[in-house]
Amino acid sequence: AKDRLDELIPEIRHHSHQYYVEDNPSITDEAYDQLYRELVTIESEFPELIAPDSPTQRVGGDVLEGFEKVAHDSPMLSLGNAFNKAELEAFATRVKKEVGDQVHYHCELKIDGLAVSLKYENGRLTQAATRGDGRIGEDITANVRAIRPIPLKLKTPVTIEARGEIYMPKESFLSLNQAREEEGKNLFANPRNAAAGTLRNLDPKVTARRQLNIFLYSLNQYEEQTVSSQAEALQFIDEIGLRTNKERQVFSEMADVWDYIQYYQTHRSDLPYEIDGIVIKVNQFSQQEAMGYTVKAPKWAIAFKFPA
Ligand SMILES: COc1nc2nc(N)nc(N)c2nc1C
Repeated sequence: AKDRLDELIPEIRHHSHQYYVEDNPSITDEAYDQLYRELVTIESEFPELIAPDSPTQRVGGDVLEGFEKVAHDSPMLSLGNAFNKAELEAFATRVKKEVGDQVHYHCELKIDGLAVSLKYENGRLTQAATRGDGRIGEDITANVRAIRPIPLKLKTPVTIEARGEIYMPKESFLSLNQAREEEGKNLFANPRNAAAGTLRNLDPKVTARRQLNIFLYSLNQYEEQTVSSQAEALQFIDEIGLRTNKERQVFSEMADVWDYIQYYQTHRSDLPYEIDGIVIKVNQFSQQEAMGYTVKAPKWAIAFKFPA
């Protein structure tokens, strides 16, 4: 039985990674369900073999009394905003003044969700927390374990903290509100509120039923010192098995950044999730360090906000 588990669990993890993290299924749903049922059967016959990070251990049984408080190792910051082209140009001027003309901008979609911190020790998920007030958040590990695009075990046994955005896809939001309407319950105003309400629910079975998803955009440290830019950082985050947003691009000219912003302002309704803007970051870590932070936000990044 142990031998079979030792090949079955990695196989199920691989297919789950392809389906939930890469959005690129490697087997049919039926074939996956068959593997999963075999795992459940073996674990029910040999419960002593059940590992805490087994794919079957995502949804805890009991309802929580409340959420523990968590102090973040480093503050979860916010972003300075720009609402028009002039304010974006002003950001570029500040950047050039600080680090000179040789600068590249890493552009990312700003997902309209909830900021979260994920901690992995030796590749295993040990803690998930909300941003809270930036210093103190809430421990939502039980709920996060029920979000299938978030791996319980990474591809490599790294010890890191990853930060990103948990969100509810538009389709999940629409069908959730449809179900609530049929049940005579109040509706969620938007996908962000639906995601927040789901993460605040004390019963992980509720989270498991609602298809939340996630995009990670930073780590607190990178084991391979080959990571010296945001572009390389996201590549590393992909390689360890965490989900990142693929619409990212690097530009050297602000004119191209502006085109990128205009493109997504025009096409945001075609995306399967809601965005509220674009985040523009100085790409090189050495230049980020040279610019530093205000009390609240990095000086080397700006959020260009779309009109609501
Ligand atoms: C570096 O700090 C940040 N980076 C971010 N990146 C993206 N894509 N989206 C965010 N919401 C975000 N927020 C913060 C504080």
